[in-house]
Amino acid sequence: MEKLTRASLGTFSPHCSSFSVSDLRFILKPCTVMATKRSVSTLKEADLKGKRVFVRVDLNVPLDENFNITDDTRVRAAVPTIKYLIGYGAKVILSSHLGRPKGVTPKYSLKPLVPRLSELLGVEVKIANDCIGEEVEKLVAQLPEGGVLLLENVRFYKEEEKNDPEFAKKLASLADLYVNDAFGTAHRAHASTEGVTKYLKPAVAGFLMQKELDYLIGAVANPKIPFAAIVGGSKVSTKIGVLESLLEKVNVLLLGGGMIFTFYKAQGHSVGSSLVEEDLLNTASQLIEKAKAKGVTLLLPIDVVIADKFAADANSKVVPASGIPDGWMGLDIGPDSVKTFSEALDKTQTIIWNGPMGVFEFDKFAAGTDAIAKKLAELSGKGVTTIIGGGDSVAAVEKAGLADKMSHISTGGGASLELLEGKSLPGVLALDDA
Ligand SMILES: Nc1ncnc2c1ncn2[C@@H]1O[C@H](COP(=O)(O)OP(=O)(O)O)[C@@H](O)[C@H]1O
Ligand SMILES: O=C(OP(=O)(O)O)[C@H](O)COP(=O)(O)O
Repeated sequence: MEKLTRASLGTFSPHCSSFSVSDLRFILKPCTVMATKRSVSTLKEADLKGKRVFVRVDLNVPLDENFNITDDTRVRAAVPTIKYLIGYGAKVILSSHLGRPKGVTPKYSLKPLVPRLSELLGVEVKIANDCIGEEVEKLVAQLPEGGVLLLENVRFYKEEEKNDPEFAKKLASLADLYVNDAFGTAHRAHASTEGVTKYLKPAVAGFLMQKELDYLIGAVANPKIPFAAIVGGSKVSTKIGVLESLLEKVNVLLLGGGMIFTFYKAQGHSVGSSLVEEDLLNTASQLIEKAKAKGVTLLLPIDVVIADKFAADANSKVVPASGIPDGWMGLDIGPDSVKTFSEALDKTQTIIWNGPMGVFEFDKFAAGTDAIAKKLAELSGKGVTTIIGGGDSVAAVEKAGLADKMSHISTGGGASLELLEGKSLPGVLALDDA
């Protein structure tokens, strides 16, 4: 088989070099960012031939009632590292969770993943009925060079989420080398993401993990400026950390989604029955003040699409943001806001987006989110770095068919949010320094 090189995988940021795990600790302290760029500790070809490699991937994908994968993004994202390992003759042991099972639960089995993984990898992937124990050890012993074995859902053991050392040791005993490519689960200190690294060395990042860190830390810490963030989603409460953190870095902050009504109310506007977090009115005012003090241009939508009920078939109309009548709720940003936001984005070089602009799940209230997705796709084509920070914004971009137009789409919702908040990820900190 043709050997794959790191360069041929084509996964790296155009304007920032890769970061080592040791860099990460510094990068999270903003003032030392610039001085810490080095190349990341990578998989070395000489280390791989005939070696048993334990690869933690995030194959936590949505399945329908017939166990068909409805979004295979995470499976495709795991492929470059696995192909690389296959190409260098490693024996690949894949480990993942699926869902949040309590004990062994057949509907959370990883078996439905095997056909798609095999197809994407071009090899027949074997599946084990367990993730530790004698049977698994036998299957590992039978693995040929370039063979791939998928272990059963690691969360079938409660010891996984407890980060139990004995369980971690059992996982570690299966292999000679540990690779973490499960960015989506890197914010969890679990046995297969953190504990295992205490017993299995070397412990290095896979290509997906590196790419996520390059964009979500590298591009955000050292962006081409002007740098804009678009933050939406349902509530202020889940985004306070990210808003606080981004206000330290961006030139422009655009707000959308359900959270804007807490900001409007804090400014004395009537918001009808829109989503408002009464206990966060002061926080919203403080964020506006902080933006002013930092010289950050904070833009709230100037018009909104309102509905007479929270439903796909609600009656709707567009009103100025300051004029939401009683009994109506804001469910999307309006066309004038899209225009203002687009004009602001036209002047930027780096954009990070987290959270939809409205209730995009209802077609009637998806226009604002779709328009922003289209704008980012257009700007990507003009060389602007566009990063979609996980969660529902990714779902919205995919629904709009624009995923391949963006510079980077994160495979981790919670993990990307924690990184953007400036938190460190246990699954990354556990890896070897470069
Ligand atoms: N105006 C709004 N009112 C109520 N919910 C909203 C509004 N705008 C967006 N949402 C909802 O916010 C949810 C996503 O919020 P959140 O989980 O914070 O975003 P993300 O997953 O991207 O981080 C979506 O389900 C969307 O329907
Ligand atoms: O889907 C995931 O996270 P996400 O929904 O925050 O992107 C990861 O697989 C982590 O799963 P968990 O939140 O059950 O630990």
